[in-house]
Amino acid sequence: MATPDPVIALRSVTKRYGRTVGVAELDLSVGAGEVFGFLGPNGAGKTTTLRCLVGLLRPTEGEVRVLGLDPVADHRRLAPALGYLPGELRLYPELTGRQTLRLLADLQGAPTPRQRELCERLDLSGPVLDRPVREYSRGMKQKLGLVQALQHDPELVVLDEPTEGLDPLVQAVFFELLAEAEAAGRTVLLSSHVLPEVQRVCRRVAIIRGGRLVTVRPVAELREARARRVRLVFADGAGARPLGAAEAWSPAWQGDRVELLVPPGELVAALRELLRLPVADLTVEEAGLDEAFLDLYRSVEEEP
Ligand SMILES: Nc1ncnc2c1ncn2[C@@H]1O[C@H](COP(=O)(O)OP(=O)(O)OP(=O)(O)O)[C@@H](O)[C@H]1O
Repeated sequence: MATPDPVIALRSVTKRYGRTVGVAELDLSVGAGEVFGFLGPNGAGKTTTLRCLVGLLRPTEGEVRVLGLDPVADHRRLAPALGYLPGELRLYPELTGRQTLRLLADLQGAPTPRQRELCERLDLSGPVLDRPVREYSRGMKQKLGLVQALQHDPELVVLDEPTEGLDPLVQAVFFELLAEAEAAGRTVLLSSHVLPEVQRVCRRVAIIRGGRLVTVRPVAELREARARRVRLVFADGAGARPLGAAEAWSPAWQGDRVELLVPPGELVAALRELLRLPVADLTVEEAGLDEAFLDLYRSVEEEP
C-alpha cells in the first residue's frame, strides 16, 4: 500500500537572512494526523521553519510542501486548510476582537464554524469581543490568537509557543482542544520550549539547534532513554567529596548526600565505581521526561 503524502514536507530547506543562517538543509516530514513537537533553544530556527511552512517566508534554497502545495505560490489555496498562531501576534489595535476574527477569517477564505464555540470555551465573552484589542491583556490576545487559528477547523494547525501568557485554566482548555484536534485526525505542529507540554501532547518531536535538525524521535523513545537518578548517602558527616569519573554526571551535593543523573547505558559502570566509596545508602529511579529532554539538549549543546 502506498504511504499517503506527508502533510508537511521540507526538503533541504535553507533560509538565510543576509549573512545569518535561520535554518540550514532542513529535512522534515510530518504525516496526516500527527501531533508533532518542534523543540530547540532560543534562536534555533523554530520560528523561521514555521514561517516557511505557512508561506510568510520563502526559503533561500530547498523545497517546502504543505498539503502538497507550495505555501508561497499557492498561499490562497492553502489558507482555508491552515491555522497559524504566530509567536508574536500582531493585531490592529483599533479593531475589536470580533472585527479581528472577521478580518482573519476573510484572509483564511473559509467559513468559521467553530468561532462561537471556541470563544465560549476560552472565555472571550461578547462584551470582551466588542472591546478594541489595544485594551486586551497579553493572555486575552493569545486566546484571540488561538480562536483565529482554529475557527475554520483547518486540516493543519501550526502553533508557535501557543501557551505563552495563558493562565493554567486556559492552558487546560488548550490541551483539551489539542486532544480533540488529534482525535479528529487533524495534523498539528507545535513549537515550544516547555518540555512537559511537548511530552504531554506530542507523539514525535524534532529537536533543532543552530538552524540544523539534530534528531527526530518518538516521545516514547525519549522516555525509555531517560536518565537514572542516583542518590547516595555517605552518613559520615564529611560533606562533598570527589566522585572520580562520576563527576561527569553533575553531582548535586546537600551535606553528605549527593544526587546524579546517569544515562541508562552507563548506570552499572557508574555504580560499580561509586560503590568503592564508603556509601551508607543508595537509591536509583528513573528521571522525569523533562530531564531526558534536558539531557538531550545538553548532549546537543556538547556536540561540535
Ligand atoms: N528577520 C530576521 N533577520 C535577521 N535574522 C533573523 C531574522 N529572524 C530570525 N533571524 C535569525 O535566525 C536565527 C533563527 O531564529 P528563529 O527566530 O527562527 O529562532 P527560534 O528557534 O524561533 O528562537 P526563539 O525560541 O528564541 O523564538 C537566529 O539566529 C535569528 O537571529
